[in-house]
Amino acid sequence: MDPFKLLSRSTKLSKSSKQLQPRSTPSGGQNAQPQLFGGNNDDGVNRSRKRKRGENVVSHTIVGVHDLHPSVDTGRRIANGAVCEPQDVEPHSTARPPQDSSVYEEENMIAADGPLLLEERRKIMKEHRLKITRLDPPATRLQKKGRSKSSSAKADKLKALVFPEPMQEFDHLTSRYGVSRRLANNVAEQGFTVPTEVQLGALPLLLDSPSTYLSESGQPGLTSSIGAIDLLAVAPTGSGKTLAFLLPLLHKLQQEKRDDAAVDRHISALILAPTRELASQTVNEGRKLSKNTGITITQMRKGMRFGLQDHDNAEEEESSEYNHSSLVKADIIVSTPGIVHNTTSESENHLALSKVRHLILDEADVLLDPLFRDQTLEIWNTLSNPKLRVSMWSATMGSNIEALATATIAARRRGLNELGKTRAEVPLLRLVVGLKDSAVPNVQHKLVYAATEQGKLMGLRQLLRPASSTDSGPSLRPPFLIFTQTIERAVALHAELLYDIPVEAGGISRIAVLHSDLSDTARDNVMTRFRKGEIWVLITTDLLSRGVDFRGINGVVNYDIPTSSAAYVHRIGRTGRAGREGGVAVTLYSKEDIPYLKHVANVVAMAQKGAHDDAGLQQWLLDAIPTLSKNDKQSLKKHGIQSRTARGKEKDPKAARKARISTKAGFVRQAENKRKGAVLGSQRRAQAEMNDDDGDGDETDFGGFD
Ligand SMILES: Nc1ncnc2c1ncn2[C@@H]1O[C@H](COP(=O)(O)OP(=O)(O)OP(=O)(O)O)[C@@H](O)[C@H]1O
Repeated sequence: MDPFKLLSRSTKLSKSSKQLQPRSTPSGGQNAQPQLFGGNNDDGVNRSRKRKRGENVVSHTIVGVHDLHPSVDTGRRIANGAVCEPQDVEPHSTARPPQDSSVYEEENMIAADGPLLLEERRKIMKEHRLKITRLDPPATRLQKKGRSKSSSAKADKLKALVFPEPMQEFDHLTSRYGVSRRLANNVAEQGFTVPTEVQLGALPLLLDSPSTYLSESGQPGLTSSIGAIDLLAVAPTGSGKTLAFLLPLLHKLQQEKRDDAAVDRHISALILAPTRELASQTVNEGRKLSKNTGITITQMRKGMRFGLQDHDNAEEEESSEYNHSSLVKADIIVSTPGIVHNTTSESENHLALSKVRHLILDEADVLLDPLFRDQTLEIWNTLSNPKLRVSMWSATMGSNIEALATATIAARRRGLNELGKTRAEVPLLRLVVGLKDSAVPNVQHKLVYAATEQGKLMGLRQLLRPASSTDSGPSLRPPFLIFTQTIERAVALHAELLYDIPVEAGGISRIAVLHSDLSDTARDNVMTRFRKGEIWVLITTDLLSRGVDFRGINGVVNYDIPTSSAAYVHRIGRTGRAGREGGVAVTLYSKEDIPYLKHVANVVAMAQKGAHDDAGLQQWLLDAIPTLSKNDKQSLKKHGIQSRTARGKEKDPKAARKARISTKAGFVRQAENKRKGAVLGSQRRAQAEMNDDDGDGDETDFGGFD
């Protein structure tokens, strides 16, 4: 049965209009080409020329961790044509330093073919639009070394560029990076054959490979580095960031366990995510990847607290007032900041968190945004392990967030130094895939003017069931997501659309609403049914705009415009995942939205330029849309469009009434109210007459027997 036919009430679409339907949709089941950029061969595998061992051996000697260790050599060593500074290396690096280069070869940590030349690395990274920069200010580093202050900023920028050897095949996991076969098999079992761009760049950085990073210039004192790093990664939505942080984490934890099997188990890693839906999805992915590796991963839920896993504390735990079922014990904990934050005031939890060595902030820009900032920073500061490594991931990252992250890392380092817990300088690198803060390139954008609230509803209905073959609107097949600004509006829209899907197609069971006012069980239930394909249209708020991966979503409808460009990028990024083609993003806007449309229009215009596609956004329209002041932008991000909020209702009831989601036009509602008032009035009059009659009749009516 073709659900689209049913949804369109079997409208006889002409052949030509059928041809207008996209031939492929994300849910169409085609094999995804997960790489968004770069020239691939037919088989989707990037094949850069590999050099054979021994080629150019003189200028491209591989330098291992031990070669660069400050305790071994306090001078500079030449590696791959670039010079490394001793402080670039963390003395406590968890990478297993082999005793000599022959051990590398014995353990097969380096593939038979040698490392790529700087030129080759640069070419691959350019092709895949990957840019890796060291964020520690290079100028300071240069000054430290007595170099000229006048060297141009551009040259400094160039020198801060880093070129790790891109991981072009997952086969390199075992052959070059010493990843266990089990872990590599778990990746293969997911059907992943080609690393995505973010994986291409981030995996070599995070796996602590024995191959050396290369700086652009090969000048002294510049980023030839190895070992521990902190990372800020910005890559498009659906580009596989979860695997890019989970895989190195699991590898590290396996290594730590292998190296120190006698040590008691403790919580080693904390992953923070803004919503419980995303946290739960990360746990799922983590479980698939960690199968048979001995690493455990779990989600922290309300009312839970951290379990101390050391024997020393076992007694303390026994006598504790807490129920053991509420203890959360695993190598990796995934949670929203609020839940962890609630526990950090207790000293036992402080102790449990003191051994955490890996902090991952998924959707870092939200976690460091005012909404979650205090909680996130407090948790970060609670993690007292001096060897803590941090990585932050998102598809969007404002410069203010980047500055905050850099400052927090610097402040922590200073704090540790003051406490005498110094650690070697750990470089902070930034990895950017594609154009920062832009929409995923494989989604088709449509901006549709609907004039009024009723117009938006009509537009949405047209998307649900195109009325005729001449419908010019964008074609959108279920399953799709509809975003509203508030919970109230999501509920109202759900009530409006509830009966729009014919019974033959499943009726009301095909449409659902998901928001944070629902119980945890109800939220889980909706998510499961949507993933299974039982729900076709899911109405939601920005709760689902971040991170959540529904692989086969054909489109996204912004029923209410998003309140920032980042929100737009993330909402529409729920479709077109892992390079899938055919995703559609429709934004309906009314007259009231026009003053707030610029941020959306800018993202769409940029995407339109790249795709040579017409999203219904002509230059004149772009020019005509007003630009918001900084304050207005902030207010919009914080409160949304006022008339759609409870606050707006109090301030301007008339505008709020206009913005109400309802099929009824204002004059119809007015006429109905008049009619209702008239009926009520006549009822009241009749009642009053009856009362009068009752009163009169007291004396005249039958008064009973004497
Ligand atoms: N190498 C790969 N090959 C094919 N598919 C992949 C690969 N890596 C990840 N995926 C798939 O891509 C999809 C998106 O991955 P993921 O959720 O990690 O994206 P993301 O970058 O975190 O997106 P968002 O920014 O929206 O959070 C998932 O379905 C995942 O299974």
